[in-house]
Amino acid sequence: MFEQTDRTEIAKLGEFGLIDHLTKHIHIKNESSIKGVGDDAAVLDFKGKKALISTDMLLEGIHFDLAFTPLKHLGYKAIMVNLSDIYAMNGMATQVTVSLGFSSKFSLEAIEELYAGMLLACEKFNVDIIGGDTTSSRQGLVISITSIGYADESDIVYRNGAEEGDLICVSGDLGGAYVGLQLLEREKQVFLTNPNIQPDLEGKDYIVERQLKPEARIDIVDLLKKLKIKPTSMIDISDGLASEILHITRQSKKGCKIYEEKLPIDPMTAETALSFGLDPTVCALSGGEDYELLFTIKQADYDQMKHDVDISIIGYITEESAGNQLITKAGNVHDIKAQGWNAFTSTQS
Ligand SMILES: Nc1ncnc2c1ncn2[C@@H]1O[C@H](COP(=O)(O)OP(=O)(O)O)[C@@H](O)[C@H]1O
Ligand SMILES: Cc1ncc(C[n+]2csc(CCOP(=O)(O)OP(=O)(O)O)c2C)c(N)n1
Ligand SMILES: [Mg+2]
Repeated sequence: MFEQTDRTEIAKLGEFGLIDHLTKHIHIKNESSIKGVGDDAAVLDFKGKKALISTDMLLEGIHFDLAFTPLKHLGYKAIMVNLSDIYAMNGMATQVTVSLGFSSKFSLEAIEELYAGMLLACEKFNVDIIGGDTTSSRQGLVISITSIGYADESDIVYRNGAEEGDLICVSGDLGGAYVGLQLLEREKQVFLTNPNIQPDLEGKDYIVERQLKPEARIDIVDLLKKLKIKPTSMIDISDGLASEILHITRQSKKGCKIYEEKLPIDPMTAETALSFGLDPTVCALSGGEDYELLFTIKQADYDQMKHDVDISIIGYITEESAGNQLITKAGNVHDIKAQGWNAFTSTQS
């Protein structure tokens, strides 16, 4: 759906020429980045803080479809999904390494677009690209990013700290990225059937952006700090709320009660889900890729938190033997199952 104009073969530059070309505009922003691109390893100094490291891969056909994903957006998203994991530890992200594998179908201009999205995300979130790897692949684009950050030991929030009675909170709204994907996939099918029909995404900007250009919630980490609230547990929502809350309760050896009516769902998400014959609640629970933060707080912190319109309190933590329950709008009780997105069982690839 997106056309490419100029085309320079990467073979013209070679591997080192390409690396030079892509990295020459990197200016180190963080004091902790002692040595970035250019040597056998980067050198970092967190001066007494704890280092946080996380890594995630994105593979063409599994995590993204280039038929409807502009490369600049893809670069931006690849950085976001990785920074999100550092924020989910209640830390600050400061560095990333970026490793790329691509076939000769990608021109220099295409890789530049991808990198431009990554640089934009790094600029906005004050993160340094400090290294990576560049190689060729037989087919398909492979992106592997490692994110690095820091936190004071006493600020780090794990998945396993939820206590009975804690309130379960989620930032932003859920299900939009999944419904956005359904929309893009439908338009792709329409385009494949008749290339003269232009994609009809009018009025759907919000959910399309939720899929193509997610924003990691650094602002929530800042807010928690400002309110002097340390969550008892936290995780980012990549696979879907249901799957993530089960990670928290399993690791904390607790149960939970979540209320369907409390789930934050944007009206456009709900309306578009229904037009696809999908239940908005199921999209919110199992859609994935929202990159919101799911966390638990002590009840004593409720008064501080309740005024923030961007955080919803969706339930509370129970004892383990009570299980993981969803209370529907009709008052029925269901067990929460991990029906989140799973790369090995997904039929979407
Ligand atoms: N191949 C692997 N080798 C070692 N550890 C892994 C591997 N794959 C995943 N992990 C680890 O398993 C844990 C869960 O991974 P994952 O579900 O991908 O988390 P997230 O959703 O935060 O990316 C993380 O600690 C991750 O580092
Ligand atoms: C072509 C395509 N297929 C499927 C999806 C949906 N999808 C891709 S990644 C993902 C969830 C997160 O992926 P994972 O590799 O499990 O990340 P992690 O949990 O390790 O952060 C989802 C729902 C998509 N965006 N595009
Ligand atoms: Mg992962």
